[in-house]
Amino acid sequence: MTPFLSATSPRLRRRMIGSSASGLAITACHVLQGICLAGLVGTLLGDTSLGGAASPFPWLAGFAVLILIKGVLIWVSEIIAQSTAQATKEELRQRLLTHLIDLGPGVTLRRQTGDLQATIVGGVEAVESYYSRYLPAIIVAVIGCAGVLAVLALVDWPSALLLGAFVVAFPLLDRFWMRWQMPAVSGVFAAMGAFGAELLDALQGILTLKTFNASQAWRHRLSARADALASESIRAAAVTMMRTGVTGFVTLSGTALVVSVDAWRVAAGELSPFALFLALFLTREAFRPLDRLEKEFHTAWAAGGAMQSIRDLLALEAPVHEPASPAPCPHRTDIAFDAVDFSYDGSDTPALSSVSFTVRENEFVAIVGPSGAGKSTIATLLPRFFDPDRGAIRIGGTDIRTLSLGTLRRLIGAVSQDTTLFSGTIAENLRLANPDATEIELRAALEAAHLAPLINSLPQGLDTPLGERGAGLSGGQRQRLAIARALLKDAPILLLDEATSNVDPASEKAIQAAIDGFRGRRTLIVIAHRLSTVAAADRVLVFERGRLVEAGSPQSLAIAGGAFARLAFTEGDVL
Ligand SMILES: Nc1ncnc2c1ncn2[C@@H]1O[C@H](COP(=O)(O)OP(=O)(O)OP(=O)(O)O)[C@@H](O)[C@H]1O
Repeated sequence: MTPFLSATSPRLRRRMIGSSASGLAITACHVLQGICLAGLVGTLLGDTSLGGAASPFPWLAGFAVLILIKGVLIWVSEIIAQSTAQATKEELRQRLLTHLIDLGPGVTLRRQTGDLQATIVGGVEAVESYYSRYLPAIIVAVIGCAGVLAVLALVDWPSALLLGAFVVAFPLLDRFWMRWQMPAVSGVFAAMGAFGAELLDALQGILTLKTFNASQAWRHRLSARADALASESIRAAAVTMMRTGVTGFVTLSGTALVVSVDAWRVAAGELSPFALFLALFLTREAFRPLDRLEKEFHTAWAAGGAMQSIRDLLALEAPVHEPASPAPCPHRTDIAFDAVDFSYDGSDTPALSSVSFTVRENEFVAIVGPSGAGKSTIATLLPRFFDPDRGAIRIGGTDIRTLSLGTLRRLIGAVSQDTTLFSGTIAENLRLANPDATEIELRAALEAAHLAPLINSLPQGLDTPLGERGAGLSGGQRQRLAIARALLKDAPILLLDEATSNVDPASEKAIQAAIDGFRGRRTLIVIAHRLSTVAAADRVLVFERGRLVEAGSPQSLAIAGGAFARLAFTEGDVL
């Protein structure tokens, strides 16, 4: 696992250095405390190697002062760890969100939103302690252990050498053990993922499960997943406990050997009691950073999977790129699709094949066709969420690939199949399209979308708060609010994808009236599901299996008895 954030973030690097420095200062305190204790015991035993310092009080005073300093350092270290954690989360989320926004909706269309959310929320949480705890713990372990051994070597190098062998063996054995046992432990992550996914499905689909009386069966599935998770967790816990046994064995045997050898040397008159006690206390201090590293290891472990998904997301290439030198904004808004071919990534069937058509400026064109015919794909290509594989799309004669994305998207107001309204007031939702819009402009847009009477009847009017995804409004009202928002953008091209699908007749009438209101004033493309919408259009384009099979006025197509007539006949009022 390679860290990928520290190299790009000086702020985070500074915090990690601070965290490591405070960890090392704590280790230094421990070492000095060990020296004080050894000095204290040596003095009490009348050790002559201490230069005849008869009083134990300086050692005692030093020990007490060090306890105070260590307390402050532990507090500082915790504060730095917390602030590193916050900085990591902020930094990573900012990088991910900026990247995601640069990637554009093409990527969110291709990936599951749940996946993205898990990476940005849960993944970042898992990775945070890698930076705030694990990496500093590695630095403290390496430098701290070397420092402890160096201090011991100054007093007695054979003890340092013997202890050094165990200090090196500790992480090597730990690593070997974990590699060996990894397959037994990794199952817990898969089991946790499976349980989480199943639970999320059940919560999101609770209404469907109840409707189909399937909640009992789902409960059995969930409890089977929970059982699997429990047994994997017990297996993982057994491995982890045995791991603690392995490292504990190294620590204890190292301590026992160093102390026994040194005691024997003291008895033989080769070593002073002070050196013996110093070796005893420093042995504890040499293993302390390694113990901490072992405890933090599980955070790095949990971060492993999350880091991979974050790295994958950061490595994603945007499906469209800004032109190097953008063309000026076109003066006209006629649209031309010229021999456009397009397939979605990973799909063998083309979504659009050799599609050519034009829409005149301020013309009202309806696009119809059976499900999967490619209608929404047209609405996806026009604002350049993807580029065609072949062919070109032009607005006012300019290839849209030569326009900056900002210029292009300012030309288009869109209402999609899946209207997104956000938590916030009605006014806030409207102002997404135009943050500077005045209240008069908001009301005019609502009027044009035939929503003004409803909003005026609400006690809080424009300041009425909406729940998540526009909760509090009916489907039709949400669509009309989305139309009002698109109008507020005042874009010359208006793209309505299935605006009247799944709405009540009253809403449909209101939407219809709204569409009629901007006929001849905007270039209007409506992906239509209703005959009533189609009948009002200047022209209808009929698609089947990604190809344009018919085009003409609704009346002429109805008489021609071709694809449009068949569609109208089979679908009745609803196309
Ligand atoms: N994000 C996607 N990834 C892969 N294939 C897709 C994607 N979106 C659409 N398709 C495929 O492209 C083809 C055209 O889909 P499109 O959504 O444009 O049809 P549509 O006419 O709008 O259908 P509907 O009326 O059901 O919305 C279909 O075969 C569909 O399965």
